[in-house]
Amino acid sequence: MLAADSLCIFRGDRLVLDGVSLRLNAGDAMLLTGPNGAGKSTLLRVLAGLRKPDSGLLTWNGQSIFDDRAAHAERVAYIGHQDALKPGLTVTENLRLFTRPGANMAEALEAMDLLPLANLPARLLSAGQKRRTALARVLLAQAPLWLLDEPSLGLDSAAITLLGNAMTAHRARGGMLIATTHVPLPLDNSCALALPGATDHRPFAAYEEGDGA
Ligand SMILES: Nc1ncnc2c1ncn2[C@@H]1O[C@H](COP(=O)(O)OP(=O)(O)OP(=O)(O)O)[C@@H](O)[C@H]1O
Repeated sequence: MLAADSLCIFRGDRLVLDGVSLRLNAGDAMLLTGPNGAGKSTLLRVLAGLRKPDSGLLTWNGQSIFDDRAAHAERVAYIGHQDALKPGLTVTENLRLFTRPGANMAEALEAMDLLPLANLPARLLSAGQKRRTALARVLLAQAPLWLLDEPSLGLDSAAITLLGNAMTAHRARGGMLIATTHVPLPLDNSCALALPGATDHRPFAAYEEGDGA
């Protein structure tokens, strides 16, 4: 089980997340919502173990994920806003870089309707095709925890249906997922965590000193 308790996270000197807690068990899905800048991507990166919270606890089956980051990386499939594909490699070659034992390449390609594009270099893909490739990478990771930052970004309605099917199948196998989104996603029986967004509305000039990192 993934559990976050009272997570606080600063970006620069701003408190972006203030006491966020959540629980996720096998088969659970959570939608993370909130206005632009509310901290959804920041929270996902923390849950992925890519960034430490400034305070609070983050555990997997009761043990801090930061005790063994490598073990946590093995259990997470994360996609950010960028699809992070290597432009000179084909779709299949890109996917092979992330394939873990037990994964089925043909099934992943089919699940995201990528079979006709399998041998195309990634640089020739459209935005939605790149997103489908990034989602196929998630399937191939064989990870119990999916962390998806706006997974439907750039997808047409047929691809959103494929995404919904993939998420349903993952949960049916006991997987869990958290997805940030600004639009409805095809996800039954999910819970929602709405981040309120900043209360700090300093004028832009106030950020110019010491707030760049
Ligand atoms: N490198 C950084 N240094 C300082 N502040 C940052 C940095 N990166 C992001 N922030 C701030 O952190 C806050 C949260 O950003 P984040 O990307 O997590 O929001 P979000 O909810 O995912 O937004 P969106 O809906 O636009 O994707 C924002 O106010 C942003 O300005």
